[in-house]
Amino acid sequence: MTSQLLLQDVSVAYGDFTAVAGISLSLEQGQIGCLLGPSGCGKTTLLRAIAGFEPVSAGDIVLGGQVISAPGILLPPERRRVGMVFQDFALFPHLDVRRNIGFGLAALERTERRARVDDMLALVGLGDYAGAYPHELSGGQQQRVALARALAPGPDILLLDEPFSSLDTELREQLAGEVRELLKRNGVTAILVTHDQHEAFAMADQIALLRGGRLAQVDTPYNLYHNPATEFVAEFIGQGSIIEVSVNEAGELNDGLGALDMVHRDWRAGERLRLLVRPDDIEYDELSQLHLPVTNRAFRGANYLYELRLPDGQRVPCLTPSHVDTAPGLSLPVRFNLQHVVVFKSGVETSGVETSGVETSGAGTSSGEPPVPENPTA
Ligand SMILES: Nc1ncnc2c1ncn2[C@@H]1O[C@H](COP(=O)(O)OP(=O)(O)OP(=O)(O)O)[C@@H](O)[C@H]1O
Repeated sequence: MTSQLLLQDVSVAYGDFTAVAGISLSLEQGQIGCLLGPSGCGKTTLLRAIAGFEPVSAGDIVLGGQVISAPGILLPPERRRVGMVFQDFALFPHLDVRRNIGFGLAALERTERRARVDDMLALVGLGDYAGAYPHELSGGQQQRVALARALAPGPDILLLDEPFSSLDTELREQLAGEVRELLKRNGVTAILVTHDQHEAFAMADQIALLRGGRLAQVDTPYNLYHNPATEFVAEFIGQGSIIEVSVNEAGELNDGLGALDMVHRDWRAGERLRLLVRPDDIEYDELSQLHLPVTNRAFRGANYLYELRLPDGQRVPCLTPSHVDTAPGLSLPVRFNLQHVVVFKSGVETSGVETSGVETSGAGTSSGEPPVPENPTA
């Protein structure tokens, strides 16, 4: 299968400053990709390069089989078959929904244009709002108008720049799921830019996680979460702690924390390892001999997210059903479930990812939620 969008070793520079470098990505027709990463990692720069607003300083971008960007080649944005949805939707306030959606269809004959807009209104479920003005619509409805407007000319790819960030947090994930369904139903190829991993998970087939202008990992949401290539990826995606442990010949960890799977053994006895511990890797087990003091906890409705202290002082998260009700200061009997735990060698990043040194704040640390909020009584 040929790629609908192909980025080959793409770099983009602002003057002497290389903002992104060595980016290779490919999306099949109908696939949804995501550029994810901390602030300043280069997501917008890449999206703008795909849209044709920034030239590439190296590599090339191929859309629908045509080279649209390469050093010395820059097909202008209006000649790229690219649809864009912006953070603030950028609707025309003085035009009603019908005319907003029909804006990019001037080349079509009147009845054809009307039919196309009707199709788009039906697609996004806004048939009853054709005569409404943007200010009369909810945020979610405005977002659907922006989507319909971007899709109306039948672009080869849809670019979504933080499309949910001006909406309520609760709405975001729901809308991301709905937009995904709509794009999938219509076989639309799309790229989403976000710094919110929940949005990325809810929408994308494939996520490119960027760090300091470089690719940290390109993978499915499942693999990014379960098989992070580096500690940076592990910390950026999902919740969890990385703890230092030592392991003996039988795979047993210090302090009775459990045993590693011997099948995938690639450690030496006595070696210090760094383990990625996700909240669901530590299970409540009232028969367990291992009791760990609770340092913090957060009530999540159906469950509690605990923070527990290991004998050597390191902290780990633990998810339990919410009827397991143990106050900070008391101890929780738990069992480490280490079958699928991710092991990093101490002090070594496990993949050859380079960092360009152009990273700004937030990079290299987790931008996800902390394991649990500070608890003043702890
Ligand atoms: N027009 C510009 N001129 C010079 N440097 C720029 C320009 N635009 C962006 N940069 C720099 O390029 C790097 C990447 O910026 P970019 O906006 O692509 O990051 P981002 O991942 O989209 O960040 P955010 O999530 O904060 O929007 C940053 O270091 C930024 O300061």
